[in-house]
Amino acid sequence: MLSTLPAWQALSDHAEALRPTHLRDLFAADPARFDNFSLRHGKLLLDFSKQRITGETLRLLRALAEARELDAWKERLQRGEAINHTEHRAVRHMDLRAGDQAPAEVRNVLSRIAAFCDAIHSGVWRGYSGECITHVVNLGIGGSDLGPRMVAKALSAHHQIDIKVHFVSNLDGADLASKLADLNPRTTLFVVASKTFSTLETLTNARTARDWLLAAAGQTSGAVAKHFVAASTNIAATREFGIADENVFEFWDWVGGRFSLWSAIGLPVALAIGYRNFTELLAGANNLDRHFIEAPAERNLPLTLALLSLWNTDFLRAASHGIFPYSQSLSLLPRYLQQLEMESNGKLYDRDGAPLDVPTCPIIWGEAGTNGQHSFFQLLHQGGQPIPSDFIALGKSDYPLHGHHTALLANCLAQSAALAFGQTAAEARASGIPEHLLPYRTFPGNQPSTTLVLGELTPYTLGQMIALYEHKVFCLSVLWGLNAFDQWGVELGKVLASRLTPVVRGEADEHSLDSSTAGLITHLRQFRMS
Ligand SMILES: O=P(O)(O)OC[C@H]1O[C@H](O)[C@H](O)[C@@H](O)[C@@H]1O
Repeated sequence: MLSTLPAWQALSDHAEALRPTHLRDLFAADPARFDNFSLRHGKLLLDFSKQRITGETLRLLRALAEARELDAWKERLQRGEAINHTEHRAVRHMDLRAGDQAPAEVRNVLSRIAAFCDAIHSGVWRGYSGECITHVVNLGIGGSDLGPRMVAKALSAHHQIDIKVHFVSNLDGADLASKLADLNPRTTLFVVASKTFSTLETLTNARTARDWLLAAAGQTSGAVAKHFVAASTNIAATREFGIADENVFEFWDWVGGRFSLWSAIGLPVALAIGYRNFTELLAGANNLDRHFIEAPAERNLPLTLALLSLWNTDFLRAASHGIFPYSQSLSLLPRYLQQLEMESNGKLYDRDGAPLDVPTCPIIWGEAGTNGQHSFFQLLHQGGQPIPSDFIALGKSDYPLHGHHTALLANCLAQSAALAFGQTAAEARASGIPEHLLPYRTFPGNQPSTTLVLGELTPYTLGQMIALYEHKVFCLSVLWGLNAFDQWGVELGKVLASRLTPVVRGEADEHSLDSSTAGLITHLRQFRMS
C-alpha cells in the first residue's frame, strides 16, 4: 500500500504540520524564495516558489522518488524494456527524436518525410488534375490529432510555406463537412493518421473524404494515390483502404498514441512548418530527454513538476489542475495535456493489479489567458477549492503587436500573485472598500501555481516543453506505481457503441438494455437518422 510507506507517511505528517501555513508566510520567511524555488534549463525557467512547499517538502518528495526507485525506472525506459506490461510493449518515444543516435528505421522514415515535404512544397507532387497541393487535411483522433494539431497552431508564426493544414477528428459529420465545404479536391491532400488504422472516427472520415475526392475526380482516376497518404503502424489495413505502400509513413507499436507526434504522426506539422523546423522540434525534445536522464533530482525539471503535482493531488487534496498558457498560440495545450496526463495516469490499479489507495491523476483543464480570467477565474479566487495551476508565459511574443505583450505578461503575473497572496479584509478596508462589502472583496489566496517561462516560442523550445510534460507524466506513473502507457478504460464505451449502432439505426433490437438507454433510443429513432 502506497499510503503506508514510511516515505509517504512522512509526507502526510509534514502536510498536516504545514497546512495552516499561508503562502504569505512562506514568502515573508524567505526573501530569496524565488531563487530557492526556481530552476532554469536553457531558455526555460520554472518558478515554483508559489507552491505551498518548503525545502523540507521537496526533500521528503525526493525521498519518495528514491523509495519508488525512479532512477531504476528511468533506466528501464532508456533500455527499451517492455514497461507497458499489459500490452507487452516497449516505450521508446525518446528514440524518435534521438537525431544521429536514432535507430535506422526511424531515420529512414524521417528521410522519407523530408523528401515528401520537399515534393509537396516544391510542387513536384501534383494532384490528379496536375495542380499543386495547397491544403492538407489530417484525419485522426486522440493521439493522432491532438499533438500535431496543438503544435501546428503553436508554431503558426513559423509556417513558412504556403500550405494550409486542417484537422478533422470528430465522427460528427459537421467537422468534416464544414472543412470540405471550403476545399478544392484538386488541391487537397489527406493524411489518414491512425496508429491502429482501425479507429471508427478516423476511418469513417477517411471513407467520406475518399468518396468526396472520387466524386470530383472520377472512380477510375487513380486520384487516391495522389491525394491520400497515411501515418500508421498497420500496413495491411492501409493497403486494404487503398493507400499505396509508398504513401504510408510507418511507425511502430513502441510509440504510444499520445507520445506519437514525434513520429510519422508529425507529418502535417512538417508540411506546415517545413522539415527543418520539424527537426528543431525533435532536437528540443531530445535536449529535454537528456536533461531528464542526466540531471540530478534537485535540478530535474520534469521530476520537480511531477513531485509538485503529486504533493497537490495527494497531500493538499486538489482534484484538478489548471493549465493557463498566456499565449494564444498555445491555446490547444490544455486539450493536449488532458490526453497526455489523464489517459496516462487516470488509473485505479497499480502495476501488480492491486487497487491504488491514493488519488491519482487530477482533472486537467484550462484555457488561454487572458480569456480564462473573464470566465472561470472567479472560482479560483473565491470558490474555496484548492486548484493548483501552471501559468505558461513567453518572454518574447511570437506576434509582437505594439503594447499587447507587456499587458499580457502583466496579467499573467497579476493572476498568479493574486491567487497566491489574496487580499485580507484589512487590506480591502485600507483601500477604501465599504464595510458591508468587505466579505465580497476579500480573497483568501493560498492557491498554488507554477510559472513556466519559455524565452521564445520556437520549434526547439516547444519540443522542450512538450517533452518536459511527457517526462512529468512518466515520473508520476512511477511514483504512483502504475502503467502510464495503456488505456483500457476507453475500450468499454467502444464495444457498447458498436453494439448499439445497428439498434440506433433501427436495424436490430436489443432487449437487454437499461431503461435509460432504451428510452433514449426510442426517442431518437423518430428522427430517422442515417
Ligand atoms: O491512432 P489511433 O490508433 O487511431 O488511435 C487514436 C486514439 O484512440 C484510442 O481510443 C485511444 O484512446 C487513444 O490513445 C488513441 O490515440
